[in-house]
Amino acid sequence: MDAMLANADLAAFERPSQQEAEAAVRTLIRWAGEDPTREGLLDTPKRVTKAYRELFAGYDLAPEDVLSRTFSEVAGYNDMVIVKDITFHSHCEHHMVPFHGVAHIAYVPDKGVLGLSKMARLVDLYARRLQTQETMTAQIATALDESLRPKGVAVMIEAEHMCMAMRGVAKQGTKTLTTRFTGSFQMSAADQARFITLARG
Ligand SMILES: Nc1nc2c(ncn2[C@@H]2O[C@H](COP(=O)(O)OP(=O)(O)OP(=O)(O)O)[C@@H](O)[C@H]2O)c(=O)[nH]1
Ligand SMILES: [Zn+2]
Repeated sequence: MDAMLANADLAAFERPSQQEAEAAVRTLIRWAGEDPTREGLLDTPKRVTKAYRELFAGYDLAPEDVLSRTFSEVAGYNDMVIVKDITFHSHCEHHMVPFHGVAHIAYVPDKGVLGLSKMARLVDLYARRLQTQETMTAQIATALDESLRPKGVAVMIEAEHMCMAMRGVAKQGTKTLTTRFTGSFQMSAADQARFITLARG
């Protein structure tokens, strides 16, 4: 699904009120086996909803908000630009438990380049949603491809999923790697290898 469609879908339902969201947190506290009227937990629903606003702030942004500004004066620079080790925290859409790691992004410019911070902003925009690592990898690549129209885009994400570490199969330190290549990267195994070497080196 492309970025535009995802945003249209997101607008299609109404968000619950603050009051409803806090009541839902109280229900989950009771579900966990606690008393939400205990003093230490009284303000917890408010804090949780505030934290959710931050952790899921990506639903309030579209990639165009981040990627619309480009620069064309780069003295003919036309090799790949790599921004690597962009740290992120996200939540898996299956368990709503965090997964975290780093994203590496590269593109080969055609008409212009992006401000470097925008790549990190793009990662956060998608990380701050309920995600799978595969979807997030593809969304970052598609957004960059569609807005900047570079010759090619490469995205690699390395992450640890807490739903595999804290529960379930309980394997600590497992890393999942995902990649997505478009354009010139898709066509050249040598460029893919160079990206991976530079990103992980
Ligand atoms: N492909 C993919 N799977 C993910 C991601 N995050 C979590 N998962 C997996 O989603 C799967 C959900 O599997 P289910 O069998 O429906 O749920 P479950 O019974 O909680 O699975 P277990 O984690 O094996 O206990 C699990 O295998 C998770 O490891 C992700 O980003 N990508
Ligand atoms: Zn999970």
